[in-house]
Amino acid sequence: MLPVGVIIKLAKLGDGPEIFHTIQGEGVSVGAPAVFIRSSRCNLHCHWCDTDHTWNFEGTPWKHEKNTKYQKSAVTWEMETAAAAERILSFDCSRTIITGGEPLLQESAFLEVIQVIRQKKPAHQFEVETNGTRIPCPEFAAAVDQFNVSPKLANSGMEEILRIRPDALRFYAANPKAWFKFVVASADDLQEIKELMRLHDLPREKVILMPEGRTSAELDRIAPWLAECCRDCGFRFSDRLHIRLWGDKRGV
Ligand SMILES: Nc1nc2[nH]cc(C(=O)O)c2c(=O)[nH]1
Ligand code: SF4
Ligand SMILES: [Mg+2]
Repeated sequence: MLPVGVIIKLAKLGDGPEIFHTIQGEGVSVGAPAVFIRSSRCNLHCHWCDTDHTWNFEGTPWKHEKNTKYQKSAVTWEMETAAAAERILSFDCSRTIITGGEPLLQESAFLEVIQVIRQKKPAHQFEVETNGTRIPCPEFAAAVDQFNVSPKLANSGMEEILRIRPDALRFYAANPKAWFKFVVASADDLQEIKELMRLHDLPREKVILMPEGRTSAELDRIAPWLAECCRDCGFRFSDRLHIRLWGDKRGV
């Protein structure tokens, strides 16, 4: 028996939930057709976050480079997990990417979404985009096919004690489903990444570096030297393909 009926808080897009069909634009599955489901709320508040509508609400003290505060009810869509699963199933697509915000803040609700979909499509693939600060429960870890773990660096503006959780990084470092995707804004970030790898045993072959940027021009400033650095250091490089194709738009 599946416990369905729990409410999940998603980001709102237009007059519905932020659930959309596109291609994975980042990381190791880049180019794969996928349905994204965007969780509302985050435990971090990165100053360059491109999904600040999931957390930068009126009345909160968080600083963001856009300086926009959102009315919580205007950017949140609450629905039953079964309805979210049905919406995902309405697309003819075999991969779902659970993102946010930080989806692990609602892991039991997302586990229900996964279970409802798997009942109908047992081979459906699920990726989770996470900031790597929380250890998933065993059931959630077992249900997910791939974790795209994106630990935040000093360039996020977040205090280290909030963004780096050694226990969680140790869990992902030992989990074959995890890839580590770092957002790089400048050459200074590389030393920090290498230090994190050393301290938390992150496997080099699972590390992906991605340029920071919300326009093609911003990506172009970083991508060429970052790709060379990946070649020289044995990291993977990821562009942000959705930004190249569609720009900094919601729902793509
Ligand atoms: N196409 C596309 N690919 C993505 N990969 C990670 C995304 C995210 O926002 O987590 C994202 C996104 O928002 N769109
Ligand atoms: S962890 Fe991700 S979603 Fe949360 S504030 Fe940072 S960039 Fe945004
Ligand atoms: Mg995004």
